Amino acid sequence: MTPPSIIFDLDGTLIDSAPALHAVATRLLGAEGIEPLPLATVRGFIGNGVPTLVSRIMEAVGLPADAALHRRLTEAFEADYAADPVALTQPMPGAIPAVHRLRKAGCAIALCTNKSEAPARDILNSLGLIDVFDTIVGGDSLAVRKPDPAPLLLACRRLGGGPCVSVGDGEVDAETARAAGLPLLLFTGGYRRRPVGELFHTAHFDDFADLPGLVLGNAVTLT
Ligand SMILES: O=C(O)COP(=O)(O)O
Ligand SMILES: [Mg+2]
Repeated sequence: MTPPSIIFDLDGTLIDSAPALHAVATRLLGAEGIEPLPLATVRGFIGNGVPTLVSRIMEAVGLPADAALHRRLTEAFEADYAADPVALTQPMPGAIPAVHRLRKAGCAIALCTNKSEAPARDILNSLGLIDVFDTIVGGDSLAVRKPDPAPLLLACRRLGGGPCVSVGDGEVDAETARAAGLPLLLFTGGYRRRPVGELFHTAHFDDFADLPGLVLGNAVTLT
């Protein structure tokens, strides 16, 4: 039997990047003379990529939804974050050994994140995972991002189109997997805002030690 291919989300799934993104948000707001938002608030804004994160931050601090201002703040956010995406970022407990175990079992592995490809690559590199991933689809790799199914479907095709399963932590991953017709193994320790029962998922786990077993039983081949 072909070992299933696995497509991982990054933020809130393999890594806790909320402190890093919060630090960038704090610097961005500070440069505008605005008080920082709490970490938990910024954490709840993660998942749809930086442009949406910046929109949510602007709304939360009462800035007008002005397109030019949004563009300027998004560019400033991306530049600040790209300068050192590794700082203040930790792997989720048990995530790295689980990825290595799946690789040793013969699984092809992809990353499908709404984070831009360059910082995503830097982070995988810093975690010693860059050679374990066969392909990376980032938020800037296509004209659309998750929850559009296109990035997930592209990752699945790049892994050879055999039995595939996605692994993610939140609303965006749930919508994406459902739209793509792929299973989702939901990690419950990430940045999800709604209760597990309200999100589309095939199975859920709070301990990465359980992931390899779930992968084997739940992969699906797209037709
Ligand atoms: O950059 C984000 O907002 C989220 O990235 P993710 O798709 O890896 O969760
Ligand atoms: Mg995520």
